Amino acid sequence: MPRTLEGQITMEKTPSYFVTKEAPRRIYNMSRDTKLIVVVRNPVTRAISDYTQTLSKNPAIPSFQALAFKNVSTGLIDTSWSAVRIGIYAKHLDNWLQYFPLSKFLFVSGERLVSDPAGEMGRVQDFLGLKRVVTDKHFYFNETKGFPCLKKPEGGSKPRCLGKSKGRPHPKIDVQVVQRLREFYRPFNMKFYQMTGQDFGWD
Ligand SMILES: Nc1ncnc2c1ncn2[C@@H]1O[C@H](COP(=O)(O)OS(=O)(=O)O)[C@@H](OP(=O)(O)O)[C@H]1O
Repeated sequence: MPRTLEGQITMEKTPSYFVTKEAPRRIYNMSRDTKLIVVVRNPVTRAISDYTQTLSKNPAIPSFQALAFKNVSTGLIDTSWSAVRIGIYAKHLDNWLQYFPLSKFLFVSGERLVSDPAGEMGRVQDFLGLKRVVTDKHFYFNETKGFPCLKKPEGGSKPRCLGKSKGRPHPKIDVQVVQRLREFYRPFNMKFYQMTGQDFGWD
């Protein structure tokens, strides 16, 4: 990682850190002043999104339902499947709180990042102690993509949306499967709201 000079901040993005057991200790030992930003979305949608990504790389994988359940008839969820396990946010946060206080974290709502990107980016900039440079003026809603995009990225002149692998259509999942997963996550979500002091409104 390059040396951070006066007036600079160094940022690093690795989604898997949040769910990696050794990550908090290692980061703490590197710099206990590190600020941590975690983007979270409804864990049920997250699991389906995760599955969609794997499916796009390997179309031969079993169905979502076959992977999500240990036993379909009893409704027993397979928590060893990473797409399910990653969404148990309270459990992962608990591991981080052994090293970092809550004040070092910013939890960004993945849903609001889509419905109000400038609002969520405002929170990010405040958390990092930056001037609010990124505002409403930088985003527009792209009807084709179905997501917000940048009007004019830094150093470029053309509008820019995220790539094809972001915002893909999800396969249709049986409503009962979705319902069972919602029930599964509910207590963990409640715990996560309690721990963060933020209600993300998932249900
Ligand atoms: N502006 C904009 N454009 C496109 N997509 C957007 C945007 N904002 C948030 N999202 C959501 O980001 C989801 C993909 O991000 P990931 O978390 O999978 O990214 S990463 O691979 O972990 O870096 C992706 O999930 P899927 O919809 O399941 O593809 C999007 O819902």
